[in-house]
Amino acid sequence: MAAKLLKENLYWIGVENPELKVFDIIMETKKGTTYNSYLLVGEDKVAVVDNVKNPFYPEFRGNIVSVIGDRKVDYIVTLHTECDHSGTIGSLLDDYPDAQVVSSRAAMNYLKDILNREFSWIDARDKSVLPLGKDLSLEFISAPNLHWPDTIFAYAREMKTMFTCDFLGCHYAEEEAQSADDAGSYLEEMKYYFDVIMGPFKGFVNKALDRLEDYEFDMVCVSHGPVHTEDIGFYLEKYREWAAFPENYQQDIEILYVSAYGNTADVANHIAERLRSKGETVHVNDITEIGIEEASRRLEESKAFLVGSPTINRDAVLPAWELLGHASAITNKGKVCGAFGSYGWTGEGVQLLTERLSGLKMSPVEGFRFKFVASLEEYMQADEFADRFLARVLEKCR
Ligand SMILES: Cc1cc2nc3c(=O)[nH]c(=O)nc-3n(C[C@H](O)[C@H](O)[C@H](O)COP(=O)(O)O)c2cc1C
Repeated sequence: MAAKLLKENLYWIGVENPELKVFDIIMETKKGTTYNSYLLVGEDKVAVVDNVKNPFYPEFRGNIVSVIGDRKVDYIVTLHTECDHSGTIGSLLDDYPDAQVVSSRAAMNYLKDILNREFSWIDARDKSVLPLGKDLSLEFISAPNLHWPDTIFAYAREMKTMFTCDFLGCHYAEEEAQSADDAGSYLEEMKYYFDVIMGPFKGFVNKALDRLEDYEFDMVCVSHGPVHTEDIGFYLEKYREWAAFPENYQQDIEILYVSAYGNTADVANHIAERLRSKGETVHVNDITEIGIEEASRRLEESKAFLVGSPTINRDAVLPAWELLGHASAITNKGKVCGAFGSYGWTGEGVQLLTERLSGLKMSPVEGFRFKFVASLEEYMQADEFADRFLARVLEKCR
């Protein structure tokens, strides 16, 4: 798609990828995607804000040349270094060797390992301003962890335009994707994008929304999907809503288990009763009954959790693994947890789950396994396990 004028001296110069079905291995992209990039043409300097994915360089370069002809690119503004927005920086530097990269310090360090070459760099510190000529400048806003550690926003004050990279973006390459105006037309994609990409960083999302309140803008240039030109307040409000923490956030204990013959289930309920008798609010659920999405949400929002699985064929069973596969190592870092389950002869499941919890940098207590149907003695051991787990929870929450 050809370059498109968004405002005087501001052009969309990205590329579309409507055929894309899966993004970053983890995301379904039913509506394809766009890799947005923007060209700011100042009287003195020309800045490219965000890059595109590597294979699209010829089209991207064509868009740049179609706007500035023989003029040079002076600044390559990198709002975060994820490769779909940094993949063409090397080629851009080949074609514009005097261009300077403008980014956060973290991004500069990542770029060293992405580009594996020398480049000239300008530190886009929080609130620093990069002049581009008369009536045109970029101010930088620190917005870390949205969703990479190096993320920043840029603000073109004179044109009341905010550049937010992936924040407020979505995978959507329908016609006229770079300026769909009506509120809600791509809301479903935005919500999905938020859940997968921004969801683990809700605290940072709220901080960024607070920061944006200090700026006046009538256009938001995102790095995927439509540029927001109308109903910006509506989308910001949606982000507030999606990033809100539920009322009982990290207050309850969740026990999530699977059980073929009810043995692990019985002990799950027994442990729950033990914890409740000590004043805790505990929810017990069979992962296969509530589904992986609901189980993952419960784990995510828990103060602490236990995962139960029998050993089947020398391993824990798939739903338990799937649950831990969905668990965010970022938001659940240090969370108190543990594994338990029934077994018949080899009993590897509990240990394997505990190792996985450790690997995710959570804080698992020593696991508890019992043979087939729990005996009276094993129920007493289950009590000890529950007490050990609770002691760790209380210690953490002190
Ligand atoms: C198909 C199958 C494979 C099993 N494989 C193992 C195994 O490799 N090692 C083991 O210790 N127990 C194994 N067991 C025994 C179960 O762990 C045991 O029956 C347990 O009590 C089931 O717990 P549940 O009622 O919570 O499903 C197996 C059971 C089944 C049905």
